[in-house]
Parts: sequence; structure tokens; C-alpha cells
Amino acid sequence: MKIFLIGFMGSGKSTVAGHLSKEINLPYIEMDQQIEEREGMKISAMFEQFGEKYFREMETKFLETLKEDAIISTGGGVVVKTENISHLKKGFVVFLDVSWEEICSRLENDTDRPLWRGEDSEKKKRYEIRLPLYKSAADTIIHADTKTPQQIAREIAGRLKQEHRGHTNHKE
Ligand SMILES: Nc1ncnc2c1ncn2[C@@H]1O[C@H](COP(=O)(O)OP(=O)(O)OP(=O)(O)O)[C@@H](O)[C@H]1O
Ligand SMILES: O=C(O)C1=C[C@@H](O)[C@@H](O)[C@H](O)C1
Ligand SMILES: [Mg+2]
Repeated sequence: MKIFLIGFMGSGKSTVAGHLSKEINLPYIEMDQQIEEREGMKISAMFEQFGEKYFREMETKFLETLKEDAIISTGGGVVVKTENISHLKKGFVVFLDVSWEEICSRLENDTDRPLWRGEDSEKKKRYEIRLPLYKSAADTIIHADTKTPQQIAREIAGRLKQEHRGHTNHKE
């Protein structure tokens, strides 16, 4: 089974993926990192040299070619292309829903994320545009503002069990 963690930059996808991996004993993949390895360059350099559109194409290519079962910590912008959402739908999609205020506090000193730069109003606009996209792509939504990464991982594991029971019941 593929479990996709989706959410805005700083929502905790990478952190939670590590905990969930231990909780359910499934390896986790860092989508951004895999793209960097394939392309042999950092995402920030990709944005600078080839632009965002190129990077978005690399995200689609990653999803198209993903074979193994794993927990996938996706890139924060994976939902901006409709085509990507149909790939996500082949797995179980978990949206880590974190408020704008909490995102800002978590990323206060971040300098590494190419789209976490510039005017606050631009960043907030991006967040607001994406919120409904994350929600509609999700099979389940976790409110993740005030819980620890471990608590969130356990909650996801619980929802996966529910999902599994649901499928089993349908067959009966
Ligand atoms: N549940 C949490 N509570 C408090 N802080 C958290 C929580 N989850 C993650 N963080 C912190 O928030 C920051 C961002 O987390 P993380 O890198 O996991 O987010 P991300 O969703 O993977 O971001 P990106 O999409 O940019 O890769 C980190 O400093 C992390 O330690
Ligand atoms: O929110 C976004 O669009 C991005 C988030 C990061 O995970 C990276 O995938 C990249 O920096 C773009
Ligand atoms: Mg991450």
C-alpha cells in the first residue's frame, strides 16, 4: 500500500513520515529528495535554472514511476497539477491540516525552501489557494496544529486500520 502524506510546507510531512514508518513498519520515501537524487541537483537550483514548471514535471514523473509500497512524504505543491492527484488516488492520501499561523511559526527561520521566500501576503495566498486542493485530494484529514508528530503518526495508523476494516467489510 502507498500512503501519501500531503500538506503545505512545514505541515510536518517529513517528520511524521519517520514516526509513521516505525509505527506501521513500512519504509518511507522523501519525494523531494528522490527528485534531487534523480536530477543530481537541489530543488532550489532546479527552480533557479529551469523554473517551477520543470520541477512540477519531475514530480509527475516521480509519481508515474513509483512502484514500491511505502509512506511517501510528498512535495508541498504536489496537488497543484490535476494529473498528480489521479496518481495520489492510487494510494491512501493523508492531509496534515495545519493553520497558517502554525506554519509561519514552524518555518520562521527557514531559508532552504524556494517557495518560502518573499512577501508574506504571497505565501499566504499560496496557502489559501492550496487548502481546498489538499482537502479534495485527501482520503483523510488530520488536524495537526497542536499534536506531537508521534500522536499524529498513531492517529494515521488508526485511520489506516479503519480503512482496512472498511474494505474487508465491503467484501463480506
Ligand atoms: N507536530 C509537530 N509539532 C510541532 N512542530 C512540528 C511538528 N511536525 C513538524 N514540526 C516541525 O516543523 C518543521 C517542518 O516540518 P517538516 O520538515 O516535517 O515539514 P514538511 O511538511 O516536510 O515540509 P516541506 O513540505 O517543506 O518538506 C520542522 O522544524 C519540524 O521539526
Ligand atoms: O510547496 C511547494 O510548492 C514546494 C514544497 C517543497 O516540498 C518542494 O517540493 C518545493 O520546494 C516546492
Ligand atoms: Mg519535507
